[in-house]
This record gives sequence, C-alpha cells and structure tokens, in this order.
Amino acid sequence: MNKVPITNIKQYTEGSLKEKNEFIKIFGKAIQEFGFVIIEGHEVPNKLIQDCYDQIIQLFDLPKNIKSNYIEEGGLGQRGYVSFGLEHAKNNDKGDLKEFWHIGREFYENKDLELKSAKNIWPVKELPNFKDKLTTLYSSLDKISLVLLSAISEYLGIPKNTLSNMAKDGNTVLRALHYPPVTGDQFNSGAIRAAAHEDINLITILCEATEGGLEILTRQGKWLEIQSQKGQMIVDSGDMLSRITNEIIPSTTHRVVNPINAKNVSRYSLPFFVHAYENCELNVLDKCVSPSRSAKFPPILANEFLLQRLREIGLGKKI
Ligand SMILES: O=C(O)CCC(=O)C(=O)O
Ligand SMILES: [Fe+2]
Repeated sequence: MNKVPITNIKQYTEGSLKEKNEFIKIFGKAIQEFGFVIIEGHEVPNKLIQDCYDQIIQLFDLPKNIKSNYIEEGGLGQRGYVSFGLEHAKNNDKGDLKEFWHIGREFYENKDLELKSAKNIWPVKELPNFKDKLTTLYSSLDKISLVLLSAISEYLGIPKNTLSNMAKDGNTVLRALHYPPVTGDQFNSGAIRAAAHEDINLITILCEATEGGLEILTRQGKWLEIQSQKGQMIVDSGDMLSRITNEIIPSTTHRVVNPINAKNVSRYSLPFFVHAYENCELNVLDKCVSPSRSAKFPPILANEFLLQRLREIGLGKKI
C-alpha cells in the first residue's frame, strides 16, 4: 500500500447496516494495518477550519513577549502557549522547529471533574474571537472522535461504547501549531519541524494543514508523504490505543519534514489529541489477549502514562 486509505464517516453514522459494517471493516483494518486513515463526510464546515487558521495565524504573529504572557506558569505545557523549540521527540535531543498553543476541554459532563481540571488560557485582549472559534472546533472534533472510537470498538469485537466511554470527558487537547520558515542555521543543525514520533493518546484527528510535509512511517518501514485534500481529515493511532489493544493496533510513527527552499513558508496545523479521562485505568483489553499473545503492559492510569510520556519529550518539567 502506498496511499493512505480513504473512508467516509457518513457510511457509519447514516448508512445501512451493510454500509456501517463496511465502514467498520475498512476503517478498522486501515488504522490497524496502515496506521493512518483519511476521513471524508465529517460535516465540520470548511469555513470554521478556515476561521480557526485565521485566528492562529494572528496568534503566532504576535510579538514573542506577548505570547510569553500566555505560558502556563508551573504547568506542563498542556494549556496555552509553548515556546519554539521546547518539545522534542522521545530519544532525540534536538528541539522540534515549532511553537504551539494547547486548548483543553471547556465543558465536562461531570461538573466535579470540570472544577478540578486545568483551565484554558485565552488571548482575550489580542484575539477576542479565538476562544469561540477554537472551542467550537474542539466540540466538533470531540463528537467525531467518539464516533470513530465506537467504530474501532466494533472492529475489535468489544462493546461499542468501550473506547468512547474512556474518551468521554477525556483529557483531550487541540493543538494549534506553527512551524515558522526554516533558517539556514536550522537547516544545518539537523533539526526538523517535527522529528519522528508516536502520539501519546488514543487517536489523533488532524484537520488539513496549510502546507505539506507530514509523513508517516508505513508498517513496512518506508516514509510516505501524506497528501490530503480540503475537507478531509486524517486519523492516526497513538500509544494509549496501542497499549490497551496489546499492540494489535500499534501507534503510528510520523514526522513533519522541513520545507524545500522554494516553499520555505510558515506551516500551520491543528492536531486533536484524543485522550482518556485522567483517572481512566489503561488496561489491556481481554479481547486482545490470547494464549499466544499475553498482556504486554501492566495497568496504568491515563494521567500517569501521560506524565511519563511528557517527561520523555521535554514537557515533563514545570515551565
Ligand atoms: O503538524 C502536523 O501535521 C502533525 C503534528 C504532529 O504530529 C504532532 O504535533 O504530534
Ligand atoms: Fe504527532
């Protein structure tokens, strides 16, 4: 396979039983064997995605000292602004050539959890519409993520709501990313926009980025450029899904390469990292254990796993 499989989510949400089952099979097999799947038919208006990009372009255009006001002091880079070069891939000491902004959940079904959870940071003074646009996108992607997790559960042959229940009120984050044009020194340093890594979470949904550069490592060990069209979203599997499925659905290695000189412009992207709720126990699913495949991982709380992984990528120390 040298092309990312394409599926239409409407088949699952609005289709006949036959179409539903077809989606489950194609989507599940694609995420398992390929690691990346393109989704069409998702109904998030293009205009909303465009409006969000307009907001984040203005956000990253703000002077450095203003952006720095929005660093979550004493936090772990999970809300607000995270400076250029701070995050790096696991086992890689070169910082990625990117700056970003994290948005967490605004609305929880469990109001006690809402009170306890980290609060979002908003650039209200400079960008009064940022909060509204980005939380609207967050809510839309949150709904899509629960649908996709139901389809994965059905693919695995476990109760339909098993995975979506883990992500309800989940510690999910929307990341607004900016990769500035790459300077000559950076080109020579060997650093890239995002070095090869796996995402920490269950699944990631990516709205189309403003420029190319995203590549996945296929299960056959070859780098493949991802080309998605307007209106498509990309879904990939992360480490938490890999862990609970006992690596039946492994996480997918991917990276963002540097631009070629002729296209050395800023790149913006909007990954949505779908996490389990903080106190969710990540247990290997019974269905994914067999005499020939014993459980490879002990249980761990989602939040503990997150903290462990954040330490490995340079966000574990309070900033
Ligand atoms: O910018 C992209 O297209 C992907 C970003 C990514 O993989 C990440 O932030 O984990
Ligand atoms: Fe990633």
